[in-house]
Amino acid sequence: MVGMVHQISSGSEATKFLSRSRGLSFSWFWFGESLIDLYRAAHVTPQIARIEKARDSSTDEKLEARPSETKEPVSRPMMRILPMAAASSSLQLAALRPRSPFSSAVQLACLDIPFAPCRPLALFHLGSAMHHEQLFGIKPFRLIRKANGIEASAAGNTTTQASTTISQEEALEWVKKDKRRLLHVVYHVGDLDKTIKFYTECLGMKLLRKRDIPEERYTNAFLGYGPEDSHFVVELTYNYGVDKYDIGTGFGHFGIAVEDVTKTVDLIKAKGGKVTREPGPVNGVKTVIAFIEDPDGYKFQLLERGPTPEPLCQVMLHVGDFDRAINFYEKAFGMELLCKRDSPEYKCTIAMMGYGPEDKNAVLELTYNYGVKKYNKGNAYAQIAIGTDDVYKTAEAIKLYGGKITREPGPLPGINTKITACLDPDGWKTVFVDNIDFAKELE
Ligand SMILES: C[C@@H](O)C(=O)SC[C@H](NC(=O)CC[C@H](N)C(=O)O)C(=O)NCC(=O)O
Repeated sequence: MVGMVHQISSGSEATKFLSRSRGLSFSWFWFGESLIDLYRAAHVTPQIARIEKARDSSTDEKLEARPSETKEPVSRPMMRILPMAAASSSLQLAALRPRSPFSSAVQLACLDIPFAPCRPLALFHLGSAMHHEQLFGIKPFRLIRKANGIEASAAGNTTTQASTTISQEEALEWVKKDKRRLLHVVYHVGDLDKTIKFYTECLGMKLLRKRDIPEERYTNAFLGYGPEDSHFVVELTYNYGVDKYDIGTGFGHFGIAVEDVTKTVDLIKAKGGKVTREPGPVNGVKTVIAFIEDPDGYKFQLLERGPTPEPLCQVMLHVGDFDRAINFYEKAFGMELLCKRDSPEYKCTIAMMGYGPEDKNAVLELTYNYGVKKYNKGNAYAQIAIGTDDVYKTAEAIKLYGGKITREPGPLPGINTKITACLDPDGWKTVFVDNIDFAKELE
């Protein structure tokens, strides 16, 4: 069976065969599923229960940093009870899930051929104590560089072998079509209540939600100017007992659009806030700005603008190679270069990158200071989270364009939200979060 899947999934013959089989395959699929139901009643559910039990008792099962978490991972056993219906849908998903995010041939091998539904059963027979998604052969692909593209092969899964080649162009095409949005920016604070007070009273943000994870000794607070399902927000992380962080020199500032910078600055002063640059126009452009600092020393640039749906409008990070950074965010992340400005008076070049116009969407501002190639990142600022429709394809595209995956795509233990994390060429971290899973988290 495994051999057949491999044969079918590698080559153009496979595509021809699979297209011929398409008409019949759907009914075979459902027929196969009823076989699965019978099989599951006898074997699969107990097997899943055994696997879950083994995982629960495993001491080295660590919770990886969530999109929202950057602190050291702490053990959190996975607890998931699969009722019959859930087990059934897992099996359907296993059959429907593409083997390689970009490979239609491999996808069809799982989706359309008559014997596809039986494949998970064959894997169960092997009796390996793997996560059920791995059992179904959806372990992410590891990439091997080739001259004209990337050969992707099943990594670490001894039960399946499949390979395909994807090109940078194919990846780019998908990335550009993916449904992406900046979700939140994550950073550490030393006193959550103090920061919440400052953001709500001085910056006009709302406290959207708070969650305490005592077993991992941290609390998160989400604040912003609108609900998380449609707005870019800040996610503050307070680690129990840590009241100081090093902001470093790499992080620049957060941008907040306000209708009257002077009024906002006056309010901040009245509340005892720190103003580091008085309101006034920026050299070369007419925009009135000011700089303030929050209780931890994070800089906020206040930008005078008309009413906007997204007042939390920028995250500025310094980069050491301007063109390399722009190219990465365009290709690997599918961002648009919204504007590029050289400011000899400030000895810097700035690029605004994002998923839509600056007046309606939060953007990433990349700043290159002439001659400065390296920055200290400190340990305060953490990452931006971006929504995607497919973390697996996202990770492949990032690898193709030179990003470093720091967390392979897949569901997080315990909550099942699928994420992948990566570093850009300057070492800035981004986490991509599955759009549907994220929406479920917010329910
Ligand atoms: C509106 C947009 O163009 C700006 O915000 S420019 C503001 C300007 N930025 C820089 O100088 C960036 C380089 C700087 N060396 C850094 O690393 O942050 C700025 O901050 N101007 C200061 C001022 O007082 O206007």
